[in-house]
Amino acid sequence: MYILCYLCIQSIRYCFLYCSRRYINRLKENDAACLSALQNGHIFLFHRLIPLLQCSDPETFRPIALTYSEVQSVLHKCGSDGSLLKESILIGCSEQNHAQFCLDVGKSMLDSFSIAQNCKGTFMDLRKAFFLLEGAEAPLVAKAQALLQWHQINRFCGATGQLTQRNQAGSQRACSSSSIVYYPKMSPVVIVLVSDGKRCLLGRQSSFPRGLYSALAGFCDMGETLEEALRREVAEEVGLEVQNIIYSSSQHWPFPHSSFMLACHATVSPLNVDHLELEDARWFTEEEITCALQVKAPPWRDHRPAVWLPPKHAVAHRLIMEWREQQHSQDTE
Ligand SMILES: NC(=O)c1ccc[n+]([C@@H]2O[C@H](COP(=O)([O-])OP(=O)(O)OC[C@H]3O[C@@H](n4cnc5c(N)ncnc54)[C@H](O)[C@@H]3O)[C@@H](O)[C@H]2O)c1
Ligand SMILES: [Mg+2]
Repeated sequence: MYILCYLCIQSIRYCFLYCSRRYINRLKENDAACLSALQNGHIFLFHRLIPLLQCSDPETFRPIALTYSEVQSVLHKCGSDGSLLKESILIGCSEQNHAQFCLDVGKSMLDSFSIAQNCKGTFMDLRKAFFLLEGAEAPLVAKAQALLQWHQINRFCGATGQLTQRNQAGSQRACSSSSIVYYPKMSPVVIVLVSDGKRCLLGRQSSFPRGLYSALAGFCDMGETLEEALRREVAEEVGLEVQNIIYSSSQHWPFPHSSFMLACHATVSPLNVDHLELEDARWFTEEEITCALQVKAPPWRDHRPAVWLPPKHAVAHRLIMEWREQQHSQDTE
């Protein structure tokens, strides 16, 4: 019975996710549908990128979901005609199937204090609010702020210098002269918790609030893989070589501009062979490698030497060759 209930809940959840994703996608592609969804949707207000929150108890804050008519009435009370509402940006869909939008009222020169008072809320810096928001709501507010910020700093086409036009959902901006379509961007960042088996390594930047320590992080360079960026960052930041990179999870991080955080664990332990994964691992000299490279692969079963290496087209072979070349050039220097 318990399992049946669990399966029912899971399939309802799956149905909801599936439908809401399709719905959001439709709103991104259809301006008229998006405008009508806005009139029936929920809107989260910001003032110059600062979210409007409501204190539910002294420790917990929640973003305030206002209806279209509620925002219209607040804007009227504060002396605006309400045309600003069309600038709302689509951010998601609630479990009750209401499209969710965000709107920055800072542009209208409206007084943030009177807006907050009319909404019975308070505008609170997102860096502070991040620690006080509920789990599921923090990513939504972060996404909203990041999208608002992206629109603010991508008003012009990089190729023509012309103003770009957004679609109704705010999921893209296009330049009519160059036909370039711009989409909201995140910069990939690796973040790694390095461990020696017993301890983990944390660091802090001088810009961090006093006492704050975090895992090592760094922006990926153009063309780098996650692993390359991770090794480079750790080597750069603490002079260690990491092993055993294990992917953990990913996250959108809005500060200071949108980053796509790829989180991993890694170790810096000495050679420690996992005999479930590997039968053996050991050090090889250059002579042993040269000898092994002379074996024609694949050697016949009956004539297998003690050591042989992957074939030419395997990247492992390439790595071995490169290493050997390096040894040679060091010898001749
Ligand atoms: N979510 C988390 O738990 C968490 C924890 C730590 C850091 N972070 C974030 O990770 C990000 C990267 O960390 P870091 O500051 O140590 O990186 P970093 O070590 O790469 O150093 C930052 C420097 O990298 C350069 N840089 C290269 N590409 C850049 C780009 N696309 N955008 C901005 N700067 C770029 C700049 O010179 C900048 O000063 C930061 O935005 C930080 O907020 C998130
Ligand atoms: Mg760093």
